[in-house]
Amino acid sequence: MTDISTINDGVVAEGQSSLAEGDTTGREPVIRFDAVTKKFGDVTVLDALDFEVRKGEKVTIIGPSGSGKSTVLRILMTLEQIDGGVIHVAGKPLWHEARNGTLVPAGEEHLRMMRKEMGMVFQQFNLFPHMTVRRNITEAPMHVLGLSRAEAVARADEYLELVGLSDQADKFPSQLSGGQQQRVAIARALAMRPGIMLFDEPTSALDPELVGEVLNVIQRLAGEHDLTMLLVTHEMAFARQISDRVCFFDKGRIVEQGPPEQIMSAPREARTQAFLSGCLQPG
Ligand SMILES: Nc1ncnc2c1ncn2[C@@H]1O[C@H](COP(=O)(O)OP(=O)(O)OP(=O)(O)O)[C@@H](O)[C@H]1O
Repeated sequence: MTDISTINDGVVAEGQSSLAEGDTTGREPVIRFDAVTKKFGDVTVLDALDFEVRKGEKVTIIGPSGSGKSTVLRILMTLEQIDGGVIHVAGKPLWHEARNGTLVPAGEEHLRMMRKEMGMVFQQFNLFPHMTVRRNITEAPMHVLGLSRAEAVARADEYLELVGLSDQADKFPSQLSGGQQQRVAIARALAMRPGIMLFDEPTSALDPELVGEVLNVIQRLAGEHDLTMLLVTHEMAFARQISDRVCFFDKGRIVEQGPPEQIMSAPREARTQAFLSGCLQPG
């Protein structure tokens, strides 16, 4: 098995080094939302959201459908713009650039640089259907990071081993099960060696018998001290197991957050209690 301590080597680790200046704890915020607002038409999806994730922290966002959970991740991946507030990732503004001492909207080059800080795993695996598994993983390291083919292949094989799919490298996505495809998607994101991994309901498109193999891989990653993880999931038992902190979202705000045992077993807020008791009901 590959040692996952290599995940934070390379490009992103360098990008984060400036952040670590003066910090001896290794727990500085690596994601910070300050009063972030996001609207779709007249609907306010994120409402002046303040939110922080510290380096190496494993944070799970739970909450009712439509509460804005996926929007947080999509904004981080620069797939959705924000309407107000500021976000910092690895010490740098995400949607803005500093120019002459003021923050102005970021240009495409800045956004491209910032995207390298993060890897995202989607509900639908989003693999390139016409490429083999290995090629799915080598594309971005070659074209975005400038690795040679040989380097990218070596890296792809390393992460395929990590997700237990070394024997599937030459297959096409359609020849794999959903669980295997999602594990390839995880390997593909890791191959960019991001410091932050975002998971958007990574098991909700899977048949129940395939959920475990994907959760096992994510759980193994959660053991990696330096990797920051932000997950949206409906898998409450899993969230409880792997998270340092659980955030309960409702209507675009954090209603309550804390260690998983406190949020899951002794929630203080009525809305959290109602949500969690609904999750435990059959069906
Ligand atoms: N591109 C979009 N255009 C318009 N409305 C959108 C768009 N994306 C999300 N929304 C709306 O924003 C709200 C929040 O969506 P989001 O996907 O973040 O919720 P969620 O908490 O992740 O929900 P779920 O658990 O159902 O995935 C929802 O009301 C959704 O319909």
